[in-house]
Amino acid sequence: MAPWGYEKDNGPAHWHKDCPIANGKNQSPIDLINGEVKYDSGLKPLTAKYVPFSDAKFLNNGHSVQFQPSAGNGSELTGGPLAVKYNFEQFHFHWGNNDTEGSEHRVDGKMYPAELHFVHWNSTNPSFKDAVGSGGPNGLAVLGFFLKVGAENAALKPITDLIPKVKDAGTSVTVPSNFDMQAILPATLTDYYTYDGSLTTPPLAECVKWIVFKQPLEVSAAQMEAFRSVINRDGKPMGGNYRPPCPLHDRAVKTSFK
Ligand SMILES: Cc1ccc(O)c(S)c1
Ligand SMILES: [Zn+2]
Repeated sequence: MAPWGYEKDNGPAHWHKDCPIANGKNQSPIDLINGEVKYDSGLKPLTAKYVPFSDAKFLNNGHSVQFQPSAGNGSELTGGPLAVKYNFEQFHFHWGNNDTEGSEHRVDGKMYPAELHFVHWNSTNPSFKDAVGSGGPNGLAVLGFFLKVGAENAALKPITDLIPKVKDAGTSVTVPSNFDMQAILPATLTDYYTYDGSLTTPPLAECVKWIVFKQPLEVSAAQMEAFRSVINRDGKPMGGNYRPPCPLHDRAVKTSFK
């Protein structure tokens, strides 16, 4: 099979051929249906502590644009539904070619123009790769933030300003060491959906504790347009790099809010 992508000949409908788990019972993303979620008063506050990275790249890997430090630096996620500390690994984006599509998760069927994923791995494993292969839904913890068009996002501006430098697949650029990743997050990480799921790209491993925030982040129209200028590994606009929702099967979606 041609390398996986989001085109007609290599998109989500084809992924099961190389990754049979694509048809598993714990796949992501899902449609978050408010009438079917359940408030869980036992969900603790989430704490993300991100230390500025001295050596990080912003890259185009052919299917997303991604902030990738060269090594861990103590940036970590704890609390919420998580039983242990998770180490920060990378963040990346999924987006559409217009404002009516682009997010992976949906809320009552509504898609946002984009979705930002902060990926963390369970620190009881020796590495990210081991965490992905560790089996069960506690290998990774991914924070999902919807993006909607509105005011310019000053915290994301150092990243969106780099997008023109990684227009083509396989390109990367060094991120200035004063980039403050913590500033991207809302002051308090409250009001989220959480459920057991998978990576939304091959290998689609069912190793993810998903934490999707109810409140979208805002980015300007110009920042959204920057994403839409990125080219994928097939030489086409990368917009549309989102997987459609998967069946919930017998999973429960819990919320930290009523
Ligand atoms: C580890 C990882 C890689 C790519 C993704 O889209 C997600 S959601 C997670
Ligand atoms: Zn993702």
